[in-house]
Amino acid sequence: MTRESESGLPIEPVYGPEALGDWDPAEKLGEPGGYPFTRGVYPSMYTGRPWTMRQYAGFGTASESNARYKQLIANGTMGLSVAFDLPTQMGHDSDAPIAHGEVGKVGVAIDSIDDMLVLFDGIPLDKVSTSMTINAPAALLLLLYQLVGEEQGVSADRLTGTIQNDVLKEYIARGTYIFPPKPSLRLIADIFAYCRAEIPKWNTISISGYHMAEAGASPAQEIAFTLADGIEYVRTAVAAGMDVDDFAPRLSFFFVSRTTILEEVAKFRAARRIWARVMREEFGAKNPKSLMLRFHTQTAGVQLTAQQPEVNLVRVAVQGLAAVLGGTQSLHTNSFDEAIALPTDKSARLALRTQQVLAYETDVTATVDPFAGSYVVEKLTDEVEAATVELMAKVEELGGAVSAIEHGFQKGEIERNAYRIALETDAGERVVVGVNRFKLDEEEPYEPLRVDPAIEAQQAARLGGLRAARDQDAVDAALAALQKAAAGSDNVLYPMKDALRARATVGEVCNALREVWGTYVPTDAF
Ligand SMILES: C[C@H](C(=O)O)C(=O)SCCNC(=O)CCNC(=O)[C@H](O)C(C)(C)COP(=O)(O)OP(=O)(O)OC[C@H]1O[C@@H](n2cnc3c(N)ncnc32)[C@H](O)[C@@H]1OP(=O)(O)O
Repeated sequence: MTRESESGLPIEPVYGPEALGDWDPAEKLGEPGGYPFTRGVYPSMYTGRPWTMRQYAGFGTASESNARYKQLIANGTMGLSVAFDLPTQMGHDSDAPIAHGEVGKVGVAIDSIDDMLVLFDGIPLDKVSTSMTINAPAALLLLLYQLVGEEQGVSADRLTGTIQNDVLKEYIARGTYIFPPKPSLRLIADIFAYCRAEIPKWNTISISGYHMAEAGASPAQEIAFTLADGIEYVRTAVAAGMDVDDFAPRLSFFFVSRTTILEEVAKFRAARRIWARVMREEFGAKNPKSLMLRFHTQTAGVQLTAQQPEVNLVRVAVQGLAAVLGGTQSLHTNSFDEAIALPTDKSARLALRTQQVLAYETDVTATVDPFAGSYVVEKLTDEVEAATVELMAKVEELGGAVSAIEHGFQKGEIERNAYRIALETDAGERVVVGVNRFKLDEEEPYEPLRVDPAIEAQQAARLGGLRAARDQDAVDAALAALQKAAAGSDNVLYPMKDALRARATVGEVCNALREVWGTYVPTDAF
């Protein structure tokens, strides 16, 4: 009767005290808010402050997205989370030939400071924290945000938010990389140093396992490869001359939450424990904040179904519950129609309401780490930890995260697991309600939200106007200064900010860097 968990660990029908053997709560748990942070990063957790309800959103033009953000804020969202379209994520302007057909589709199109000003129009940046899912061009969007703050009279030291800025997982699972690993890591170290000096409350990176999970990673793979990426970033910054306690408190993480509640709770607890140990033992971090794994969670998009889409409301509630029981700092609950298209206003509101029910109608927020001491969850926490540590050791044997990526290791492991899941689903061994069991003879029609294709022409016209009106000599000089810094060792963010202020576009800044750093071509083993 033993079942296998998503990481391939046994789940027994019954657990008792013997399952934990000589398990020592002082060593394994500590106090909430104390080493090894198994029970959460803050002493009072949600009894002191609920997690941040942060719904990922953005589509079409800056003004459409601005309207959606205002709606989310009116509905009670506590932080913003910006989705950019693919051309922005790849550092191309909306009028670049390669952008054709993608403008405004999976997120908002941002070409320049002009768009960014519209995106945050009427949203006071000193009152809201903003996450931006942007990776290779993360520095640009951060600087544009800072420039908007300057326009609003909000000084940089009051800005709060996060850039995803995690390029290593782009090579592994997500795909929006531009530059090769070496200059990418250097750019990330420049961002750490810049934020330390200029925007001290900014979370400089969101080291992400979510996309690996979407690509098929098991929970143990998800946290092992994510923490290994984290280690690579810490090593890079230390090698660039930074003290670990100068940047580690502003590292943050991003994980998935699946419907398998018990293992997910164990996963979050194990991840906190491993990170605290690595930071203390390998990097000698002294500041307790450097040891704290703070993370955002998104409910598992990959588990949503296009069939009987309303069933996704139930899945999302279960997944959100797992994230909360696991001690997340920030949460996005997916909308039920996301397997079909972008969420409508109504489905986006329902997704947020799901979090509000969890926070204000259940009792799971009344006490910290409610699963502590549960035989099964403590046992699974130990086992997920052991499986993760073993996988991290394999990454180390290959020379660390970058070298393992170049060997195709993480991608290969994830793809093998994805294949296993697909086979199990096809064979009906893995039940997916509405897909391989409990199907309807005929699905009810559903009218999804569609992005207007005219947006591309509108953005191109805006860009034409911008290029005609700006001081081109100032732009050229600023881009030349940026290229000089990129070719040398000065922090590139200072000249980059000058270029963006002079209204250089996202595509122009990225092209200037492409000329110096080149672009990454994957060595695909599969
Ligand atoms: C799939 C899709 C895709 O495109 O592929 C994506 O990638 S979407 C990806 C979307 N990604 C995201 O949205 C990432 C979101 N990430 C974040 O917001 C951050 O990185 C985060 C995980 C650290 C969460 O930051 P946050 O500001 O929301 O929450 P924090 O935990 O930092 O809390 C805010 C402040 O309240 C304080 N605080 C919180 N709780 C407590 C408590 N119980 N007691 C005392 N203080 C507390 C914190 O110390 C902090 O203050 P102080 O700062 O002063 O200490």
